[in-house]
Amino acid sequence: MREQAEFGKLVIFGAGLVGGSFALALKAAGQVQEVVGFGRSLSGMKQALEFGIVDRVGINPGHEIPDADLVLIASPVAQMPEVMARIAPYLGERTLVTDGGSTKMDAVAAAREFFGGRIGQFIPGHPIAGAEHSGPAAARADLYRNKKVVLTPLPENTPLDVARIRSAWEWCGAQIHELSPAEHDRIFAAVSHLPHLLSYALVYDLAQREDSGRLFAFAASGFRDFTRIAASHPEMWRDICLANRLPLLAELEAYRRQLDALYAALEANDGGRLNDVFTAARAARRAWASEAEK
Ligand SMILES: NC(=O)c1ccc[n+]([C@@H]2O[C@H](COP(=O)([O-])OP(=O)(O)OC[C@H]3O[C@@H](n4cnc5c(N)ncnc54)[C@H](O)[C@@H]3O)[C@@H](O)[C@H]2O)c1
Ligand SMILES: O=C(O)C(=O)C[C@]1(C(=O)O)C=C[C@@H](O)C=C1
Repeated sequence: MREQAEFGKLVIFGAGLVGGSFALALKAAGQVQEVVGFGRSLSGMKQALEFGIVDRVGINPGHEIPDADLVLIASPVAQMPEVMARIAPYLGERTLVTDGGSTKMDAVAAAREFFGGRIGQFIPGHPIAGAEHSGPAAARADLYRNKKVVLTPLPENTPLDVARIRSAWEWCGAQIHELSPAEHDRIFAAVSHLPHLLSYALVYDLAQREDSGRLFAFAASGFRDFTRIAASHPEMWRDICLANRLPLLAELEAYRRQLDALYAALEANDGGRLNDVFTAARAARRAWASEAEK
């Protein structure tokens, strides 16, 4: 066990599920001396204090950023430009900034705009762990244990600075991967953003119907599994969908083609085709699940 914490001062913008869990994990590992939190609501920051996520609530970035070792931006992605604009004038020589946002091209574009010549101090990240719950009450020290974190380093980042951000996530128990921002956004449009959109669409459609009460009364575990993520934070998902609009539209188009093909097979009473699709999908899902459980 190291005698000294790897990070002195951590400043988090957004002490909810993602930011709160990061702070709790680094605290549990003894790798941070002090956590200062900035948030949007007083009630949220009070909760973050109560749950021991932050030691202090920040008021003025000009006072808190210059001597911070690490800043994590863990707000909804559409808030990131505003947060970056607030902290940019105060970045210290050794302050590193990272984020936990689900989309990366937009975060990098905003960071380039606001950090300018200091862009090298921003190392973009995305923990691939989460839940349908949000806010400080949802934060858990073990959220990232054995989960992936994707970093999308920039050409301006030094290997040493990237290593420090890797190390922070490793202290949280995560396994680190690297992708380019564009590849990141293409992949997560397919495996995260599309499933959320579909889940919201199904629940919304059923909820609008006159007999929705009766439908929901009989919904069971299949419905539960398909729709858990439709209980996720609407603002967060609105922002993600808009930030990753083009890759998501491409995935939606591919999915629509698949639905059309299944519609045609059903209309034509083509059980063979349905069977082929279901068999291939089951094999792929089972292979993925056994790999994911390793
Ligand atoms: N929920 C997930 O499963 C998940 C997983 C990985 C990444 N993410 C990403 O992490 C980020 C945070 O998501 P979350 O699930 O922790 O949401 P959350 O709602 O639990 O927490 C977000 C926090 O940000 C605060 N906030 C909003 N605007 C702010 C601003 N301008 N300045 C400072 N704080 C502000 C909110 O008050 C809230 O406490 C999002 O960008 C999301 O895309 C979420
Ligand atoms: O477990 C959940 O509820 C999630 O939605 C987590 C999940 C995902 O797997 O799609 C959601 C968004 C993130 O950016 C990363 C992870």
